Amino acid sequence: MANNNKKNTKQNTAKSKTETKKATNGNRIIFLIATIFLFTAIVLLLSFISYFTTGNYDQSVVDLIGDSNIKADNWLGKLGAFLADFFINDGFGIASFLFVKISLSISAYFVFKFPASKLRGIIFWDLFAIIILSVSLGHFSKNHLYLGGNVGFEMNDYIQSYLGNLGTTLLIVFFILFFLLFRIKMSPERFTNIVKGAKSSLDENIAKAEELIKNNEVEKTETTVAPTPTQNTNSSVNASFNQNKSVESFKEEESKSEVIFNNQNHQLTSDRKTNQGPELSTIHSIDSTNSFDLKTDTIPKQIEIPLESTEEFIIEKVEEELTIEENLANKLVADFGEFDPTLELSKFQFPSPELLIEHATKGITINQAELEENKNRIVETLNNYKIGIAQIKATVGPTVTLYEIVPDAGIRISKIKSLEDDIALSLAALGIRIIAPIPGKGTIGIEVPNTNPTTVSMRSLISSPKFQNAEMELPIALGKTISNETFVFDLAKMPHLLMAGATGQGKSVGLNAVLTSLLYKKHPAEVKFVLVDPKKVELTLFNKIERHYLAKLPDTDEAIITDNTKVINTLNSLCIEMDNRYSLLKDAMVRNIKEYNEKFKQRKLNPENGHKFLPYIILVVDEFADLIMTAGKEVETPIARLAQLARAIGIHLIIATQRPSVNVITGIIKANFPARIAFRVSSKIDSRTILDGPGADQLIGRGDLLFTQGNDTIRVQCGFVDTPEVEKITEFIGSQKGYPDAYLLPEYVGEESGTSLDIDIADRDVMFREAAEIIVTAQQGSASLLQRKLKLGYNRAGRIIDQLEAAGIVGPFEGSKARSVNITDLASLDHFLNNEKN
Ligand SMILES: Nc1ncnc2c1ncn2[C@@H]1O[C@H](COP(=O)(O)OP(=O)(O)OP(=O)(O)O)[C@@H](O)[C@H]1O
Repeated sequence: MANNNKKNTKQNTAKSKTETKKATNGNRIIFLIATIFLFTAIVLLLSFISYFTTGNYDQSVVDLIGDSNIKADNWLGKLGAFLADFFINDGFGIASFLFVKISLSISAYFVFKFPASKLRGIIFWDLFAIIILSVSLGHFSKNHLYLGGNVGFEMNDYIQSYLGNLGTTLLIVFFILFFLLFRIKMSPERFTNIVKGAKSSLDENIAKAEELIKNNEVEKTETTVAPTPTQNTNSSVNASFNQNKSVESFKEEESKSEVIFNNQNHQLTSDRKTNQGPELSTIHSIDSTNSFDLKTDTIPKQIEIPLESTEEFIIEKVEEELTIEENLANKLVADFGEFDPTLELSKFQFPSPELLIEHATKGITINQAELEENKNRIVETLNNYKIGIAQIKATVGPTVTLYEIVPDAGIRISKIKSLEDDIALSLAALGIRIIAPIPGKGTIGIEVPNTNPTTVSMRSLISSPKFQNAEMELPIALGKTISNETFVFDLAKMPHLLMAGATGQGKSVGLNAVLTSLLYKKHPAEVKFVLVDPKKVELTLFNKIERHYLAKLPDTDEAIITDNTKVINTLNSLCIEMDNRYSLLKDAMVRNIKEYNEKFKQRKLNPENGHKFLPYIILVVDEFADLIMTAGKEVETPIARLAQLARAIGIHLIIATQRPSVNVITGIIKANFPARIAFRVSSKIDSRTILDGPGADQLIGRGDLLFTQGNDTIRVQCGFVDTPEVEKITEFIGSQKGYPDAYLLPEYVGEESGTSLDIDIADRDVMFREAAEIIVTAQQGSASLLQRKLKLGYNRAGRIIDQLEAAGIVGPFEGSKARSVNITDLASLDHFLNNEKN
């Protein structure tokens, strides 16, 4: 055992001895190679330097190099003469000195063992510099061949034959620039930094020197004497290391620092690392460097490098980091500009006001006699009731004139208010409205219709500065107020609109005025309409702008909805759109559509994550009462949902109805429609339903309306836009390039499309047979047919259709088309139903 151990130890010792021997041999070889390269460098350097004094004489020697009798003047004899001639004369001119540097670098590589990649870099850039230098010297100094050498001269000649003199100059300049940028890493900032650095260092030196002279101290004498390299470095290091490092340890670090500094790609060349005796200026610059580089003080090697005042010391300004998203968004905006939603229809032209007709050629006509007469009557009537008037003022509007009365002191307003009917009677005029008091004025207003009302043409509203300059999301020019001012409001702020009025009082014209206003102000990319028109004739003209401004359900032919059954699907689809939009807003961390679109335009939202520019959607229902009668809750629920929630995501509702009864305008709808427009209604009760107060029953019709948005009620004469005018506008827009299709709303799979019905015969509606007969006779499977013929509600008719489908009498739901009928005549139906029973 002991023997074995001894044997092993012997073997190990022998092994380690051989390894040490090998390592020592390897080191020797490396040292030898390093020395060879060092000597090569020295030989080259001496022969090159000597060439400049002896070169001329040695010209002939080079050719007769084999002749031992001939001696060369070069310091290194014939070898020197040959090398110098080969490199400088025949080769690259003075650029050949860089071969010395290459040789030295290789030698240093073996001694200091820095990475091979670094050596490759040095050799590559030095060879690059040799070629550029020799070619440029050959180009710029043709008389002194030794500057560029033969190679430089020939290469220059060759390039010139292709590029000419100027071309060659440019090429050389380009390569020099290339070298400066990529090797020296020269940049405009660096250049200024060098200049600044040099200047500040110079200033510092001068200041210090002046101080020293002044003080005339021993220090001065010490510093002016150039110390030895080690001493110098020591003194500087002592300053920066609190004198706790020995000279040896510093030396060690110094040698390391040379390599590391290079690795870090600092711009210090090797010759800077040599410890030339620094003078006063050097010491100062070291100090200043240390104090500047405080954060990197933990790495002492950085401090050790003696910097001369002329050194390139780069101070890079670190820019504030931006967040990635913003960075990218800013870059995208810088590259492509803000997102423009109108780009797809960039050539879209807005209709011009000329398409509209000026209905009233002159403005309001003031009938002095009429005004005088009305005033007298008012004063007389009030006097009859012992109400004295201190002042009376008339404001003439397009359809009514407002008489503002300031009653005598001590008269109770309620007294005047109670005389409303009497005053109306004595004035013998329809549509008198008493406003007591006028909010914010403290006067009493009596509105008396003009005998000759002026039509407010839509054209005057559209071309009014108030509308044209309106900075609103959805500006609407509704009409003119009593003081003849254009009345413009922002639908986005309302946020929904309820319109009511008896038949023939101007609702449809009002709707057209609203739609026209938006067509004049909003690009097709910004707003979309969903039009519901059960009367089928009021909004048909807007069909022409389907591909520009309308939105519809997928797989439907007509964008304008005339069938009440489809309204339910559309409303539910709008609810889905609303939910989708809310999740987009949530993703984008914004609160409303305006902020969302703003963010999208600034390219801060990625379309790849489902984000898109969201147009406003305006749902217009022309005959809401009809809808409620036929569909009831099924319509009311989504309408209420939309009304409650849709404001933030840009879905706005405009609902018009003839019958403003409470079962149509229910509490939930009223609560969500603070903005209301009341045309003339037939009773005070209707007026209360719409406005929560009287007034609408006293209007004179033909577009005379009351607008309320909470507290204030404003009387407005609605702008008149005739059917031919709407036709012209829609034609103008429709004739322009549009989108490939209408704006598609999300698909809604309604109950009606549920086909897998398995209804028991016993559960069938009592009117099932009757309904089947109607359907077979008409050969048309539609619920509305049953509603009409059997006077059923929509829900019951729908249920019967489902039962007919389950029985196999009608086919499945087919979108906008009526269902197919599978039984051709009544006899077959009879047969079919009898068979079923058996
Ligand atoms: N702003 C207006 N200025 C002048 N005349 C108007 C105005 N609005 C409506 N009229 C007149 O009243 C008529 C009826 O208007 P409109 O068709 O808008 O009524 P409506 O309330 O929609 O009726 P219905 O409910 O039966 O459709 C128009 O043909 C027009 O002559």
